[in-house]
Amino acid sequence: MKDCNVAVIGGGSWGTTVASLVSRNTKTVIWARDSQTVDEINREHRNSRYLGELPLNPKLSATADLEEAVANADVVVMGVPSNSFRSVLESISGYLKPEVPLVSLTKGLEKGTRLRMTEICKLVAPGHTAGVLTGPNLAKEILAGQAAASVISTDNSDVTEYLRELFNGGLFRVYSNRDVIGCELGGVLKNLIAIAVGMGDGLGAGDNTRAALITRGLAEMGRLGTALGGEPLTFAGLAGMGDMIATCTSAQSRNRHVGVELAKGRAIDDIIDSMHMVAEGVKSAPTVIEIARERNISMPISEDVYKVIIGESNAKSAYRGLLRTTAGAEHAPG
Ligand SMILES: NC(=O)C1=CN([C@@H]2O[C@H](COP(=O)(O)OP(=O)(O)OC[C@H]3O[C@@H](n4cnc5c(N)ncnc54)[C@H](O)[C@@H]3O)[C@@H](O)[C@H]2O)C=CC1
Ligand SMILES: O=C(CO)COP(=O)(O)O
Repeated sequence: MKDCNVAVIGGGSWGTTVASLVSRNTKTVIWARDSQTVDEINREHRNSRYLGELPLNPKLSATADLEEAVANADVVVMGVPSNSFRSVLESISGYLKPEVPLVSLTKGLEKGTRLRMTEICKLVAPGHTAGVLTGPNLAKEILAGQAAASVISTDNSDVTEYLRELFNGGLFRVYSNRDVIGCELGGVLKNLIAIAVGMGDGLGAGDNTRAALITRGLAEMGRLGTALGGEPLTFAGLAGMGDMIATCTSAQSRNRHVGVELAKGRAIDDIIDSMHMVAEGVKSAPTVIEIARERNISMPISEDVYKVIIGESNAKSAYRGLLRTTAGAEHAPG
């Protein structure tokens, strides 16, 4: 275990944080496309564009050469956003050693195909075990050394346990979960609810409103997530409720930030253009709503978020719409 080589692909906030954490346990290299980021990690042990002055583990090395990063790796961790996941994986697949597990950090669905990231792994790199590391994991806090918990899930229990030990360490506690589908979908669906909460907070809504959005958002997550094959308990755990709470209540969340800015009446393109980090919920919303509508699954909060994002509604009307939503049985199906 301690002699294994890990390659983390993607030099943004979360890829860098995970790479720094894992480098405490084993030899780790991070690949970033930006040579300035690579130099800064190697020379100053920082990634200031994404993580400010927070120090990285000095043992972590960086490279801008994909082959160098991947060819010797025993585990490959994918930390790029969902819209780049397939193309980046395609460009490394020829360098992978046989049977190297692939771990996704990504909380999105592929546009068009609607695939989860581990499904893309199976298509692009057949024969490799594919898994996901997910949970309430805001990057900066974790890099700063605050306690946090996460979940690792693959469809091979031996590989899952191996990866769990690889990522676990210090105040970063990693649990295992057999439900890959639920773990991935929890991370996708909470982003839309975080945008809704951001809109509510931006409009001055109260703590009860936030709690209602989070809880009813969790019901939406459970309905769609179980329809797509996830297990109900997963949505009550770290990958579901845990991540929902962290993302919906944190000023660090980029998705919640999008909602706060939408509440000011700003256009979505303007908000995205002014951010240098990804807000996956904006990209996933059309896919999530397509699936929900096709399957006749009621997701009123996510629907409202989608309508605001595509310009069919605005934050104020969405908020009034929430009050119009018919209240029925709390645990009604669909
Ligand atoms: N930041 C966080 O706290 C957490 C983020 N995540 C998820 O991790 C994934 C990555 O997010 P972050 O690292 O936060 O994003 P970020 O916006 O901080 O960084 C994204 C990184 O991907 C790189 N990238 C984008 N397209 C690329 C391409 N075509 N080729 C090479 N590199 C490319 C960018 O250069 C950047 O280094 C997202 O799906 C996010 O939802 C999951 C847990 C926590
Ligand atoms: O997934 C996250 C925390 O678990 C990060 O959320 P944001 O992408 O909204 O910042």
